[in-house]
Amino acid sequence: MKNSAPLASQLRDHGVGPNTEPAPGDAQVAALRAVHRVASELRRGTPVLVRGPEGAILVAAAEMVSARGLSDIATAAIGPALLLLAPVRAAAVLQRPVPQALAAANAGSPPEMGVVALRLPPGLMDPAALKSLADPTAERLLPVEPERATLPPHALAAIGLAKLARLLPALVAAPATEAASLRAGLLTVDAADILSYPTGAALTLARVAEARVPLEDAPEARIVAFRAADGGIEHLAILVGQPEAALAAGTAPLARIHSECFTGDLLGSLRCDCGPQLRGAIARMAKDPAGGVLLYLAQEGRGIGLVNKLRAYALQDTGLDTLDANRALGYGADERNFWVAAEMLRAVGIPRVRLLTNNPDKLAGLAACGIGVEGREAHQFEANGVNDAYLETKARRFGHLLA
Ligand SMILES: Nc1nc2c(ncn2[C@@H]2O[C@H](COP(=O)(O)OP(=O)(O)OP(=O)(O)O)[C@@H](O)[C@H]2O)c(=O)[nH]1
Ligand SMILES: [Zn+2]
Repeated sequence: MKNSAPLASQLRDHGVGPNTEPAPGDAQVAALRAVHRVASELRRGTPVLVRGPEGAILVAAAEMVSARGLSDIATAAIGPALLLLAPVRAAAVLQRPVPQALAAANAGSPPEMGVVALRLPPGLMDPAALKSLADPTAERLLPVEPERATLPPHALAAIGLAKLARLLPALVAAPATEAASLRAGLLTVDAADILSYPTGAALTLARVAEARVPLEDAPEARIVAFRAADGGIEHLAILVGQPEAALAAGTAPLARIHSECFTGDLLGSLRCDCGPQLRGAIARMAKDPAGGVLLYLAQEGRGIGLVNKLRAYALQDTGLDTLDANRALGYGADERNFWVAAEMLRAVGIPRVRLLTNNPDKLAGLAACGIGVEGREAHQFEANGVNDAYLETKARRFGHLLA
């Protein structure tokens, strides 16, 4: 299906950096598409094989797998079935703390981004039991309790794949051979390609459509749509006024990185501040002589997806805050990456900006991707009586800067 080194090393070999991207090569595009394809398989409940130099594991999403998928795993397995979970979820399932030594995480990433393996006795090889193991909002249905087990190879990459698929990061897994997996008609993916996918996909973003769209708050506005070579959902840049001309004349325009929020942006949800931040940013750019660009990114729920955000809201209604609710689901506090935003800013010719944000990670993250962040403009709105605790958590636990 693909022919050579993992995407990450190919990108490195090409010297890919902020301003030196080559056109994506066939092997890179094939790697991205392979990851996108297997993510779709997981969403359908079908097992896929994750392979690498240390061996291969068949995995299926615990929240989606069917009896047929479980029987495919049992047939192709050459070792015991396991459940892969994020450490916070594993601790909740086991009802005791999980020592860090048993959780694997990438160097430098927070411990909740790791993975833990539990042995799955036959009584738990059942779709309903697996869903209840995966989902902290589901009813607990465990005929027997799972126990800790040694991590199989590529467990971290497999959990990364479940996250890319916007599923709960909980997988049934079993070591398997490529031959047995192929006989069962299952798709295969390289672990290294999963790990390099988020950055790799951003590096292939291309402009696919644009149009003038006068807005209530900004009569002079254009929307440019971007699509990556993986086949994933598009991201949008909303250009207000003439930011390119302002930059050419020496002033960095305003910019806002806005992650989509179906509930806040479209429905006017009071749980967050996204709606006022979205409309407020556009109105502010329309008044600024340098104009601005708002990036509307398909990174709903800080990158966990709408379905998981709704689960996180259900957990918040039981007393968790926005950060701990993400962790209880097995996700990190914030799963977004800044390459998408940086690539779009470069593509619209605005590599220097004044960023509208309260989030210090956005300032540092964008700068690390090669964008000249020449200033921060506070972007804070009054609490509305419902989102008070959410805003307080962002200030206290995410380190948000107050105006
Ligand atoms: N997971 C999760 N996502 C949420 C929650 N509330 C809002 N969001 C998402 O958070 C994203 C918006 O965050 P941003 O507006 O970028 O806010 P920020 O990172 O706090 O930074 P600034 O607004 O720039 O200061 C959207 O994708 C929302 O869907 C929540 O309780 N849980
Ligand atoms: Zn929101």
